[in-house]
Amino acid sequence: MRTGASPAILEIDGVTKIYKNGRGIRDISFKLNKGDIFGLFGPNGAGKTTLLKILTGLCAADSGSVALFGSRITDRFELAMTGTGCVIETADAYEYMSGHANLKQAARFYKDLPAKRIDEVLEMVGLTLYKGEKVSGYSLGMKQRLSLAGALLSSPGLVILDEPTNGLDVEGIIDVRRIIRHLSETEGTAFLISSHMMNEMEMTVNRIGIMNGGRLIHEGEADELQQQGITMEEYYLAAVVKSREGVSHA
Ligand SMILES: Nc1ncnc2c1ncn2[C@@H]1O[C@H](COP(=O)(O)OP(=O)(O)OP(=O)(O)O)[C@@H](O)[C@H]1O
Repeated sequence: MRTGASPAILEIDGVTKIYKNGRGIRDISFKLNKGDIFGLFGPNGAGKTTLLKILTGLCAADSGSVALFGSRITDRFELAMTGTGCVIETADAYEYMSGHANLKQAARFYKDLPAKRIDEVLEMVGLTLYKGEKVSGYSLGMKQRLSLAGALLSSPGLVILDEPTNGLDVEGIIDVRRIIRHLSETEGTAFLISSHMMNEMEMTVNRIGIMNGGRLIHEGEADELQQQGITMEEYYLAAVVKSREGVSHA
C-alpha cells in the first residue's frame, strides 16, 4: 500500500505549452508515486510527446511546474533528472557499434556505474545473445529494446517511455510489459508510459491519464474501470468522444 507521506516521484502542476500555430497542451496536472505505472493515452496529436519533452527538458513549458524527486526541473535540472531514465521518440544508437558498445558509451555519463550493469540491462531486455552484433543489423524491435536497456542503466527511480511497444512483435510487447511490471514490483520503479495503443498496455498500468486536444480529460486508478465493468478501451473511446462533443458544442 502506498502512503501519502512519501514524496511524489513526479509532480506536474498546471503545465501549459502552446506552439505558434495555437496547438499544444493546456493546464496538465498529475502526480506519480513510487512503483506507479502510469499510462498516458491519447490519439495522435493529443499532446503526449509535448508533455514528455517538457518533463525531460527537451522543450520548455510556457507556464506551470514540473518536479522530479522533489526538485523543480527549471531550478535544478541535473538534480531533477538524476534518477530518471527516458526513451523519447526513436532513440538514436550508433549503428556501426555493437549494442554492448553503445551502452558502454552511454554508461560514461553516469558516475560509478558498475561494469556488470551493462550485462544486467542487456539480460533484462533479452539482448544478451546479440550484444556483440552491430546495431545496423538490429531489427526495429531490437533497437527499441536497446533504448530501454539504456534507460535502465542507472537503476532509475522513474522511467519515461514514449510509445515503448512501437515496432515490437507480440513477444516483444509481452517482454516489455514483463520488464516494467518486474521493476515496479521489485525495485519500486515508477513508469510514465505514453501510448496510443491502449490495448497493449492496459494489463500493465495501475493508473491512467487520457489526453485529447491538448488537455488531460481523465486521470485515475486503472481498477476503477474494472469495478465499473468496462474495458479501458471502451472508457477511452467514450472519454475522447465526450471531450470532442464538448469542444464542438462550446
Ligand atoms: N514543434 C511543433 N510546432 C507546432 N506544433 C506542434 C509541434 N509539435 C507538436 N505540435 C502540435 O501540438 C499538438 C500535440 O502534438 P504531440 O506531438 O505532442 O501529440 P502526441 O499526442 O504525441 O501525438 P502522436 O501520438 O502523433 O505523437 C499537435 O496538434 C501537433 O500538431
